[in-house]
Amino acid sequence: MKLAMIGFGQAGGKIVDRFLDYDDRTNSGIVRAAIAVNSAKADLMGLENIPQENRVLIGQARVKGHGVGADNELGAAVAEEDIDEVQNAIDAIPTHEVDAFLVVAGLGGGTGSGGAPVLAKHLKRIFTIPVYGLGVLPGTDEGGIYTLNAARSFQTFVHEVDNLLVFDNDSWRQTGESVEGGYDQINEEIVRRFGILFGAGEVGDGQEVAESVVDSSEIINTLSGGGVSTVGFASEEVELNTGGGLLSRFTGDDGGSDNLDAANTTNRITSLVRKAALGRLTLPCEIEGTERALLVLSGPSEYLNRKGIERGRKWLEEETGSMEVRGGDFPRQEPEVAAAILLSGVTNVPRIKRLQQVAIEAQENIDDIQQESEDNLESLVEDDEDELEPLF
Ligand SMILES: Nc1nc2c(ncn2[C@@H]2O[C@H](COP(=O)(O)OP(=O)(O)OP(=O)(O)O)[C@@H](O)[C@H]2O)c(=O)[nH]1
Repeated sequence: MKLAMIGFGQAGGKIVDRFLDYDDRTNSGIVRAAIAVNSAKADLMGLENIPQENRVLIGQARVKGHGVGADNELGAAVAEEDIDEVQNAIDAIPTHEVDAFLVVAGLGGGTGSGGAPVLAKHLKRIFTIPVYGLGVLPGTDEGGIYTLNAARSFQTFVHEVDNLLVFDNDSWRQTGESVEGGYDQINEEIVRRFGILFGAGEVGDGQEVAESVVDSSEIINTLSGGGVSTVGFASEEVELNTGGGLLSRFTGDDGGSDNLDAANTTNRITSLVRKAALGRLTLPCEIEGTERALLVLSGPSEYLNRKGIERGRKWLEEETGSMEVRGGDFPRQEPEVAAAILLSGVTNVPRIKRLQQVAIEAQENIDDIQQESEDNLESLVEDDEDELEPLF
């Protein structure tokens, strides 16, 4: 699947920059165009792979290239005001060669959390191809303003995009990795998981064609219907068949089920699928109740077989209760077999419920504060009237 990626804010820009690097390393061919948008000049300068002409500085008139300082209303305002600057960069990319847009942003800061939903809305108005979001939730230890920004931005972003893929920094911190120190690792995890999914249907020069291809329409169908998505992943190292012929015996041309090696291959795939679905998801949730899913098995073709994928797909249907589980293989000459699972339209997500609660409480607080200040104002006026009375 070919994507036009737009990174909004610091986290968004860094992740898209990393996707370009991944694309280059793995010859995946998924990033057809990459743009970074930010209100902080230094963040744009720190990028390594996104071409200079695709780095768009917004809000100069207001914040002079210094960022919006986690003020997401200001982030949204500067995005609205300078949307033409972003559009100019988009005009220069061959959008007719692109299957979808992916707008990437950290939802805890100001620029990305405020600007990404504004851009998504703009893109949907102009283009007919899908517009997806990749939203990064902040660590819960980052402080109230980040949580509040994320709560607000999430609500708007999910509404503006065709599907919101979510990565929760917090779920990685909880296992002992610090968020601040670990962005490099976290970003690598993000591009690997989403890279395998989006790369599944792209066949580069000299690459093998899959036995059961996952083309871009299957990814689009899995994401259609909107809502929130999460991605599971598991991998296992294997030896590459470089000597020729040895591993081809593993599955055999007949692919017969009584062949022990074929059975091993099938078992390896089904256990990887379970690990991927029940292990750490990009956004932790209950997988039961997922509306649609897509399973991609990648690795050297001699380690992939249709039977294993079919079993994994069936198991996912049972676990999720979804009747729309798609699956396919993605042959790659890498020394690992990996299962990537896209769970789309997940509903039972404790982290999102907590975020929504925060947004509601903040709203109530705002109402209380407003009510309090109105009461104060009235009593002041009354006091004033009391004081004024004797004068008249
Ligand atoms: N996964 C990941 N998250 C990041 C990274 N950098 C920042 N974040 C997260 O993104 C949030 C902050 O968003 P940024 O992108 O830094 O902020 P911004 O959109 O540039 O907005 P301002 O700095 O307020 O102008 C934080 O809550 C972090 O959790 C990164 O490289 N990777």
